Amino acid sequence: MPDQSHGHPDGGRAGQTALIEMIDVDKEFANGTVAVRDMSLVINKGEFVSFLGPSGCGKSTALKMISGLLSVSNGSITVNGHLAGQSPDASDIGYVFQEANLLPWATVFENVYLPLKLRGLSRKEASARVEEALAMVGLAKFAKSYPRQLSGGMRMRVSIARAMVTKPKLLLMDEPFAALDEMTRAKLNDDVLQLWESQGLTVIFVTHSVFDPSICPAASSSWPPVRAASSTISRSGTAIRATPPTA
Ligand SMILES: Nc1ncnc2c1ncn2[C@@H]1O[C@H](COP(=O)(O)OP(=O)(O)OP(=O)(O)O)[C@@H](O)[C@H]1O
Repeated sequence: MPDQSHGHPDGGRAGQTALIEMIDVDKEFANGTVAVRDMSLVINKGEFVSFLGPSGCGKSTALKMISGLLSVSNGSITVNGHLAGQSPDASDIGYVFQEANLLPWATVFENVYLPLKLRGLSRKEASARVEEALAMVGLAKFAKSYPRQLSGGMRMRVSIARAMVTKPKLLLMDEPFAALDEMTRAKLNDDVLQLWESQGLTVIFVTHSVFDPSICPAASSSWPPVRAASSTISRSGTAIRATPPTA
């Protein structure tokens, strides 16, 4: 993910609180591949930002650096005032990958409970939150099912519930619906928007979708959502943003 506006993090609008600040970030892998160069971007609390662009332009690498899964080679990323990956509360970030990555031998309930189990909560303590997360994605009745009994779209919903069960402030989604059919994808896109609107989340959504930034101002009904005209354009990747519905 390339060359954003040089030296000046794009998007920091007056009166809004920054959640993520990326300043002059580069990522060079050990084999010499430069995946991200000079990326500067501010994402405010409550925004929905999409990273768009062709395969290989560095979208996933940018997302992984924000989450702390990858280190930066140069520059800095802060999330909620902490260097990326160094937040005292790992629950702040939920991550949804392209594959649902569910444990096949565990029920839907157990899969969603897992992040809370890892944080030391008993089943009993966690059960209301697991049920709430499942209700959020419309799977309240499937707690006892196993992943193999669900459709691909339902499995993705489980993985969204698993990401939401820790009540994150930031939801990172890396081409989560790319493998699904068009109708399921459209429905899940709508559901993600609803989650964003109802939960006060900040979302970064990585997608292959080809999008012409010149239509940003008129694209309010498109996916990914664009409610504000502001966009950040780079050599081969683009970040577009939507402000919260209340803004
Ligand atoms: N661990 C790694 N080691 C070396 N090169 C890597 C590594 N991970 C990614 N790359 C390279 O960095 C570049 C950016 O990859 P990245 O996965 O971020 O792109 P992307 O835009 O997310 O692509 P896609 O849409 O196909 O997922 C690519 O050239 C990729 O081959």
